[in-house]
Amino acid sequence: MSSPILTSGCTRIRIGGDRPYEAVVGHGLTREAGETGRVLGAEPLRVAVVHSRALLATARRIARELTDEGRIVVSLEVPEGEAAKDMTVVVGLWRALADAGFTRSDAVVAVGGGATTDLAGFAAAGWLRGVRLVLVPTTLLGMVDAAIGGKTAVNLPQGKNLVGAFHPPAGVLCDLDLLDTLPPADYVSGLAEVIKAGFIADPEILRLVEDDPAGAVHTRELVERAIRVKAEVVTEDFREDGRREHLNYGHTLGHAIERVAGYRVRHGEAVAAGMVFAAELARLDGRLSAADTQRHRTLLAAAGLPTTHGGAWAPLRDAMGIDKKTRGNRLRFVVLDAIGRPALFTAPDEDLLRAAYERLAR
Ligand SMILES: NC(=O)c1ccc[n+]([C@@H]2O[C@H](COP(=O)([O-])OP(=O)(O)OC[C@H]3O[C@@H](n4cnc5c(N)ncnc54)[C@H](O)[C@@H]3O)[C@@H](O)[C@H]2O)c1
Ligand SMILES: O=C(O)C(=O)C[C@@H](O)[C@H](O)[C@H](O)COP(=O)(O)O
Ligand SMILES: [Zn+2]
Repeated sequence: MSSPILTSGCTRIRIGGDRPYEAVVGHGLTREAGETGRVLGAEPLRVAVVHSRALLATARRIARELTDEGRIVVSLEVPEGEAAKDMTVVVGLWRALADAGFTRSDAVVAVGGGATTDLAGFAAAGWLRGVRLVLVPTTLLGMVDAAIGGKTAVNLPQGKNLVGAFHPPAGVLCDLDLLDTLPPADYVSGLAEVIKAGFIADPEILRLVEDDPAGAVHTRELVERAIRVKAEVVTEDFREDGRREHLNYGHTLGHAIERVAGYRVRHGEAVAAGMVFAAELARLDGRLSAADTQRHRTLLAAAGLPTTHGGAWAPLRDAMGIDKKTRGNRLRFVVLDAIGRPALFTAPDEDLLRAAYERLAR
């Protein structure tokens, strides 16, 4: 898992598989002339830059650079945040690509947070059954998780990310300077996925967050460590036939919280509550120590993330039934046997689930 620091100051992390690519981490990457074009490659003539209003300036800069390279650039503005992850928005993008004559050798560049990259990635996966995709994540969460690994998706009222595709990008540019304008609450939300990577695979991340709960001092190291955790997992199990499920730690309840809230809650906040729930479940099942369960609460709270969740249990229990890890009627939860030792807990007793939720609701 070595990743050399290059003379330009960037770190390149390789994500393996059938179509290997790099996540480049550094400062000023989107201002460096030619960087997006280099990742795109020479072939794409037409490029769709997909972005929301909040990222207009960055998207324009990238579009200008690609135009200067002689490409035909179409800028496609999509709704802000989770509202973009809707099938009607995908169809709008496909119609725009059709109108602009996009062929199989053309490409999509997504500039935005995880919602934008999930949406644009799905549009790229479906257009002509798959065109080249470059991701420029602009949130902490996007850099450490959403832009890595090739999962793309949109939501349905019935559940989170229910429609999607595995479609790896050709490359990922993580320009740390873009985090300067990110609203603090969205930054904190991203810390939840960083902490998740710590719990399932890299305890050093937990020590770094304990030392600097705002994630302001060790930002770059946290980003690189979390990317490496994900890169290693998805390189081994791209299509989630096994180990990749561990990346879903905290997500079974987390996605249910998002759905019940009509997707008006930040993903990382829901996942944080979901991780506390999973830790309580593991503790009640005799797997995880009381100290490690408490460490979840202390660490997440220090980072500014929720460690409790109120509201009725029944709708959340219903929503969990459609989780992608469910097999038949059997729910499957990612739990920890110890920090850094994730496992699958299949069909927990209903009383145990409710007891874990009651501890979360306190
Ligand atoms: N594909 C995956 O593997 C994967 C992994 C984790 C999460 N996700 C998905 O990612 C989504 C959450 O992503 P997110 O946390 O990035 O949220 P987001 O994409 O909704 O962005 C959060 C907010 O920040 C704004 N924003 C983004 N970058 C900005 C910047 N640099 N400056 C100012 N404002 C900026 C956005 O406009 C939005 O309002 C969820 O839909 C989640 O399901 C996907
Ligand atoms: O990449 C993965 O695999 C993950 O599980 C990462 C999660 O953080 C992410 O939220 C993912 O989109 C959830 O996957 P889903 O298959 O449950 O929708
Ligand atoms: Zn997630």
